[in-house]
Amino acid sequence: MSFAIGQRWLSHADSELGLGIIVELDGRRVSVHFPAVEEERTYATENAPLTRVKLREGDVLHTRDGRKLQVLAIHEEQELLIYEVAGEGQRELLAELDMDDHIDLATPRQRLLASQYDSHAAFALRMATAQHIHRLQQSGLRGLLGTRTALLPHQLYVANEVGKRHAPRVLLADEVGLGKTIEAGMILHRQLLSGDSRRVLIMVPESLQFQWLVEMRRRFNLNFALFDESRLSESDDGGNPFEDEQLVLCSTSLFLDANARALALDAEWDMLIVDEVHRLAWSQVEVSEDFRFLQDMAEQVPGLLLLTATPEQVGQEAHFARLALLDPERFHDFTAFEEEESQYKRWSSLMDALDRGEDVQGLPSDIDPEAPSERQIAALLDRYGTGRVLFRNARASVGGFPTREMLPHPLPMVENPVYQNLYPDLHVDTELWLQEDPRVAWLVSQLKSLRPQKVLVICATADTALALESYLQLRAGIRSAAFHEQLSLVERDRAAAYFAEQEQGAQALICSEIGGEGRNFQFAQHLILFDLPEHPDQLEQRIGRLDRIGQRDRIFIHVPYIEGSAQETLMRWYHEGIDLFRSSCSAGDMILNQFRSALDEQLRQQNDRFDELLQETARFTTDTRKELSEGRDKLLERSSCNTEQGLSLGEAIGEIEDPERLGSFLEQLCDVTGVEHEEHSKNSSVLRRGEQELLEIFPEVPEDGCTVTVSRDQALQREDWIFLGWEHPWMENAMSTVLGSALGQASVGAMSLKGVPGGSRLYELLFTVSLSAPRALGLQRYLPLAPQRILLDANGRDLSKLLTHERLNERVEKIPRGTVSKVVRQLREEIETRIDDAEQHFASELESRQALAAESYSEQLDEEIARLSSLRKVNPSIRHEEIENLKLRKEAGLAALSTARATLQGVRLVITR
Ligand SMILES: Nc1ncnc2c1ncn2[C@@H]1O[C@H](COP(=O)(O)OP(=O)(O)OP(=O)(O)O)[C@@H](O)[C@H]1O
Repeated sequence: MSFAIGQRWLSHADSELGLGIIVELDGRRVSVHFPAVEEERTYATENAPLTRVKLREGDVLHTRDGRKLQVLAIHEEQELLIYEVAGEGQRELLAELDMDDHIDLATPRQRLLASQYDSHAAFALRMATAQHIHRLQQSGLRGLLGTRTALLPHQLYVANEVGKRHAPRVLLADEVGLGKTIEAGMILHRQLLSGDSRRVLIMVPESLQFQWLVEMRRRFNLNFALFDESRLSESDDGGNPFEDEQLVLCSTSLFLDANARALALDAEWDMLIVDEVHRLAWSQVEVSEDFRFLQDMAEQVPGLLLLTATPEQVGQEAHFARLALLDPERFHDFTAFEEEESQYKRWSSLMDALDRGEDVQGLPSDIDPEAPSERQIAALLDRYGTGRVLFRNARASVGGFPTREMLPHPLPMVENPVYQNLYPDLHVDTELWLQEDPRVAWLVSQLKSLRPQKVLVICATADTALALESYLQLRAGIRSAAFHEQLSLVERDRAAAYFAEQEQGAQALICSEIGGEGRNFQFAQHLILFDLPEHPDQLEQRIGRLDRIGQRDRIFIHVPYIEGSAQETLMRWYHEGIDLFRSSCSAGDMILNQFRSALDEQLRQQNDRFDELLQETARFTTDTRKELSEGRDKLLERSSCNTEQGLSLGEAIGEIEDPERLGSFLEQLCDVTGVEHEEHSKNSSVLRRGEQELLEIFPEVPEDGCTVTVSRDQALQREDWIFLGWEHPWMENAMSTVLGSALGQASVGAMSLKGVPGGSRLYELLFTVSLSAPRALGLQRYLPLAPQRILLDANGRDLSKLLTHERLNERVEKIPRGTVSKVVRQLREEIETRIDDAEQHFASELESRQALAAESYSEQLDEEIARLSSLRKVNPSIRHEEIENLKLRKEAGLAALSTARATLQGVRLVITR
């Protein structure tokens, strides 16, 4: 050891002392001052437990004044080191004396050379963590793991297709109750975990705010901040309150206020999600304020998910307007769009032929005839079919829904002609109406006879719901609750919760139309349609409250009506004309448009043309359904779900989640870091904070512990347990804490190895890849950060295949601390050389991986560029700059890919006995 005054050394016997400075030398003794603890120690120069601290190029130097600077070059002057570092905008020279006294040895190399090593278990944990992170990343299922949801193929397909897109823009239009909220949650989860999105705004009707908040939290561990007017008026620093939170949920009605709109537009978002988007009114004559706001947001926010079960509820043009928000390049001309629809059947049969591997005629000229058939089909769907932005799964193709039974309840006519109306209660004094309308008395007796079964009652207006509920409650002694727009949000949620309560809850929930959208009431089997809505899609929405995922039993739809009234007319038109009570229909708007005036005439006064209307409607419905099922719906089915793929995604998720593997990793994590754990039952355990934790991996574990499960099935049954899946924030945090810490970065041990002389050295090294690129480029998916392990002997021979990491783990033993520092000191040069070798080896391997990544990245962008160029031929609004932008993006991505670096994560030195 050669000492000089002013050099920085570290005591490997006592690293708590921090970084020392040699202050005195007298030949046989060396004195070191440790400023961090204000102590001075004197050692014999021969065997001082000291390690010289020498940073290397690329290391980070911590200065006394708290800066972290990268070392660019190292110079030596009179045995003292001078570091050339990257200062602010310029190079700076720093003497080693300027280094921070509280040393944090940041690299495995530094730690090994300073004999700052950890147990083999810690090294193995580090290795396992890096490998799991990579396994999860590489699975292509990021974001779909660890959510508290059943693995339903149609949802997985959509979530996977959309979630992997960069800044996805889609309309999720599955029929009612198929789980659009869950699909949106999965897509969002995936985007958040991949880093593609960070700032997200969800806009939902006021009545659905709480439901969304809860679903996001309990199924995806996403904590959204609920914003209302009062939250908007308080900002920490007078800035934009939307900027205070990353995940914001609010009611669409918040944006009736111009200031709220301005603030939302002013904030930066990565993704916007809008539920029940058909409610934002659009018409050719008048675009509502809130739709205009949506247009402004859509132009600004890269990711956009619009949700509606009834996309055509307010007409084809409004549907088109929403598609245009998502993909203005593709949907720019409504007339052309209508014309396209007439060609759907043709394209559908062309795709079928491609599927069958036939040689097809009539492929459009912009579709590459040489491309593989699945690429041709995707391009056809996108450019000529329903587009790549629309996803609509149908109940019929998803399957598994219970049957619906329609029970009409005719009631005698009342003398007063008002009762001929669809909604007589709007025309009579409430008190009188409650007494006169036979449906009220019928409702009371029906509820009594259905007791104790839960019954959802839906009527058109809040006033009707209010009157009925108080009547049932006060005069008929029926436990009920009301749910309508005149109640506050809290009151509404309280009512829904009261209804959901099994034992003590309300038997009936009386809702206005707002209870007919989005809400989950599948625990009930009886639906009473106290009156009927005027649009078939609204009826579909109402029935969808019960007939949705999670409904296990047959559902009964009761329809009371006054004989001879408009109520009967409408009921028969829905029932006999469209068969809507028993099966869902995606052509509701089209059918209504076709017969609107004839139906209105019959609703005013039924006449002898009614039977004809019923027959015509039935015929039209059958024809339209057939037409759609061969054209549009078939295309939609093709683009919205591939059940086979959905099923195999589910299987792949099951395999990767593997509760057994997760359970043993959790045990390893807890054992090494010192978190207490105790088995609760198969796949579940109780976690408690340890008294002496080496690392704080689970800071959120409460004082008195918590029960966690590693199984998705168990998590679905036990909502009170934490589903500690691979992607749970605790698990993600634990894994990144392990890799971000020094734990397990260096380890030293001994083992006997047959045929290998004692005193031989083995170096086991682990590398990961780091890439610093703007996240908007979405490059991570092209260059997964695969960890690489290599095992070298003292001469640099690669023994990785001969001796696996697992075998080494089993056989390696501890060496006494004193011996380690002696050995490390002697081997200093060899250690450095082997690490250098391995670094070079991985740098060149990384190069080939970068080349592969660049290839697939280019391919993807070239396809985008080709798509846009082809669309530009038919859509003049696509600007040349948009194509140029994509080209620039491609260049930027390729440049960023080339900056990837291999990082040494851990090194283990093993000496043979
Ligand atoms: N994968 C799943 N696992 C468990 N529960 C699910 C799953 N998908 C949906 N559900 C449940 O099914 C119900 C319907 O889901 P969701 O509310 O997302 O449907 P939706 O398509 O948005 O319905 P609507 O058209 O009525 O708005 C909800 O109670 C939801 O929690």
